[in-house]
Amino acid sequence: MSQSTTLTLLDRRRASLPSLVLVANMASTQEVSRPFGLAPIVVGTGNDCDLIVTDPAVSRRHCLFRITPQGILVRDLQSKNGTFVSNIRVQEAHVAPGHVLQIGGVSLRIRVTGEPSEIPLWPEASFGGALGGSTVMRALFHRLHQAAQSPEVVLLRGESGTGKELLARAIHDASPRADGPFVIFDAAAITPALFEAELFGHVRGAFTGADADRTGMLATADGGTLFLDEIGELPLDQQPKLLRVLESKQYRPVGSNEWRSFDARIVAATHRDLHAATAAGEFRQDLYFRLAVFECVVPPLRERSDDIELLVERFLASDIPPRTVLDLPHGALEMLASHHWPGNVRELRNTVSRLLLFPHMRERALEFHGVEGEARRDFDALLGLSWRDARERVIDRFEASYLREKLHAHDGNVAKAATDMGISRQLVHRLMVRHGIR
Ligand SMILES: Nc1ncnc2c1ncn2[C@@H]1O[C@H](COP(=O)(O)OP(=O)(O)OP(=O)(O)O)[C@@H](O)[C@H]1O
Repeated sequence: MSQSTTLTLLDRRRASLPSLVLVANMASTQEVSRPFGLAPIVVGTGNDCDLIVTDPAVSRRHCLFRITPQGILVRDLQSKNGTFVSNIRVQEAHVAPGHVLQIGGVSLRIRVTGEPSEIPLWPEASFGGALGGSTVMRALFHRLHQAAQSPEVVLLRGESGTGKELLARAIHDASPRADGPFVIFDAAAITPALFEAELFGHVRGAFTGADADRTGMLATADGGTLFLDEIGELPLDQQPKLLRVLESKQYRPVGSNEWRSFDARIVAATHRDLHAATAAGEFRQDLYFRLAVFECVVPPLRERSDDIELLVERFLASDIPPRTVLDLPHGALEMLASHHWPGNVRELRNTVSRLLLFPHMRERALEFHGVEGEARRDFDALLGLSWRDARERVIDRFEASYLREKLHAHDGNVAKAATDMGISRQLVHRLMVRHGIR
């Protein structure tokens, strides 16, 4: 059996991935394991971990394993009691089958289970508007391109700012429906009362204020793609309605007796692990199975740091006038490469624009600061952008600054800040992740 433990590029279209499994032995002698793929394996006691262990000395998210071109990498995730390789505490190390790792009372081993498998890769470092030269992104692009050719639902899962909307558009553009409309329905932004009216439309007189027929988003997306963003936020009581429509391919506008067919391809996205949410009773399992025909995970930026330089170059080149890395302050690229990027590519893009505007504030470019003076000074730069990009940039900054002030005013108490802001705690948490506020 091959003992290879590296991710090897075979050619532009293929990589070879070793067949390995991570095995954890707990004090109770119970054994749990998880096969390696391209995505990292997070080990810890938290429900959101890929390999869940039970031990009082193990942190919620304790350490992470990943197959890289250099071998198997283990990284401690700032755990309380540390990660040990052959009794030496490590922050980051390469490990091999035969090594014994210790986290709390749990020992971890890597086992070779078979011959390496071949992974098909997208031959380019971009798919539609999304950039990514890393193996994990090119494997994702290949899958999405395949999915684009089929009429089935695609579910994109990834942290805020990882590019889910961009990828949904890329799927649409690569699909036979590219000439049709691409319509966005944001399940987190819609109130339960309006869910059906927005999605299915309504007829005149359906409810107070409905003084004319209104086309719903399903009909608007006819012949094209309907992107259901933040589908994990759809309230439980609305979920059966969506399921029924996806299964029957028919809907009824509010106030109408007439069933209508639709012809829109569905792409959905969420930052939540819906599989875990079904186990917790927060998401219907039948709807999850209907959505997860092609479930694709969009990796966070910190797991594909080899993409950072490519992204930075692109953001600089699309500035007005176009720039290059030479326009960045000295040492900026190294600083960007080593940052954790909780807000992912969105945070990287905003950081690059801050670095260009305030090159002397290199260290502070990774922090958010007061909106007023900055917005005024930024205005000329905004005028050089398209309406869409300028608006998104201003909204991003407003959200981050407003949220920071409110959290500060309530000593970091999320529940109190949420009440003050008039939004849900879940939305505050989502905004905090989006803007890298902890
Ligand atoms: N791979 C990428 N290549 C180029 N730009 C990217 C990429 N990923 C994200 N971006 C940029 O980052 C920003 C956020 O992307 P997008 O809105 O698609 O993320 P998202 O995952 O849908 O975020 P959210 O969950 O917060 O809505 C956009 O400006 C987008 O153009």
